[in-house]
Amino acid sequence: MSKLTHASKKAPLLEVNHLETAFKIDREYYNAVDNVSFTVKPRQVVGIVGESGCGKSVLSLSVMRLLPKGISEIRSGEILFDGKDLVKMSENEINNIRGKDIAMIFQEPMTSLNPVFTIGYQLQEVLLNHMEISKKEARQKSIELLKGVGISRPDKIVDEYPHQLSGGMRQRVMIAMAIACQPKLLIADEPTTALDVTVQAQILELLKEIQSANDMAIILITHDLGVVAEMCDDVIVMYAGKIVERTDVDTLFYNPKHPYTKLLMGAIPKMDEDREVLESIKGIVPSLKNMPKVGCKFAARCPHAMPECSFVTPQLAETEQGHEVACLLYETSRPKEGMNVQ
Ligand SMILES: Nc1ncnc2c1ncn2[C@@H]1O[C@H](COP(=O)(O)OP(=O)(O)OP(=O)(O)O)[C@@H](O)[C@H]1O
Repeated sequence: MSKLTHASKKAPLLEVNHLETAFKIDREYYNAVDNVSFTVKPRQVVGIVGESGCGKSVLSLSVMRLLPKGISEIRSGEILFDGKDLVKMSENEINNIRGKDIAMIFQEPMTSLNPVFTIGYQLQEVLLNHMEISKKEARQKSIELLKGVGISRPDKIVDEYPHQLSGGMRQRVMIAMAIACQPKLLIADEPTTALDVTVQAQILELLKEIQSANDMAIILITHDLGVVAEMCDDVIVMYAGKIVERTDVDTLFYNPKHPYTKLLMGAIPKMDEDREVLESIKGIVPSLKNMPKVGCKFAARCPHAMPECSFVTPQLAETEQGHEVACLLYETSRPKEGMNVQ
């Protein structure tokens, strides 16, 4: 049975419906996340991929309700977690969920760990915030958590400061903090990008072990399709704030449909290729202010663009069961010119 079929029997843990998150620039709102809908089921690992500036981080910060205040806001849509809308929750309510039921790890642990407190203090803070336990118990549990994420001599490390640890160890500490209260959902934003290749593999392995031992769902944000292949059940491909393709991981790799996804695939380094000569996608993701208001946002960079792509906005629709694509090439009522996309 495919992972997708297995997971699809469960009710969603997270259901994002028509989410729009905008930044205010010169008194106008510009959507960085534009009408995005998706679900994450319990224990499912969903990858979100796309180039820099596609809206992956803004989407995850929206779910965590950690958007920069004053300049950005959720303009519409719902984020249902266990059936409750996170968008409508008060700061108090969301604080009770954040760190307990939903946790997040970031690319660079040094920005999330406080340099002036010991590792143990920071772990205990998380535990004491959400659990009815004594300080002594929290310290003991912190040591166990550090041991659980593969840190040797945890009883010593617990009294050290973040700068005393290597990058890989700091990321392990971040993971320990994130899973301290056994969250149902972990959002991992580029968790291995800042690490060297060997440590990357160890951290991914650790995340996989924890995911299965704790029955936790993961949203894994990455621009690395190798990481997606390794970790994910389902994949969401984002471009310029929109989902352009969504399917299970095997289908994405064996039968990608959207021209953007195909180009992303082409940008994966192969073992025998020199990174320098890799063909990357020409052009850049438009900035929020320069985003086309109508038509396909990828049209300007798309090798298969048709004249109507610049004025007809493609809708995300199922082309085959469990495979959704937003591209006019696949809209059945549209002309099929250019359909032989390779
Ligand atoms: N603080 C901010 N102020 C204004 N615009 C922002 C801010 N943060 C993000 N944006 C814009 O929102 C859009 C989405 O950015 P986001 O960081 O979510 O992209 P991303 O896909 O996560 O990229 P990366 O992989 O580089 O983190 C981009 O156009 C970006 O410039």
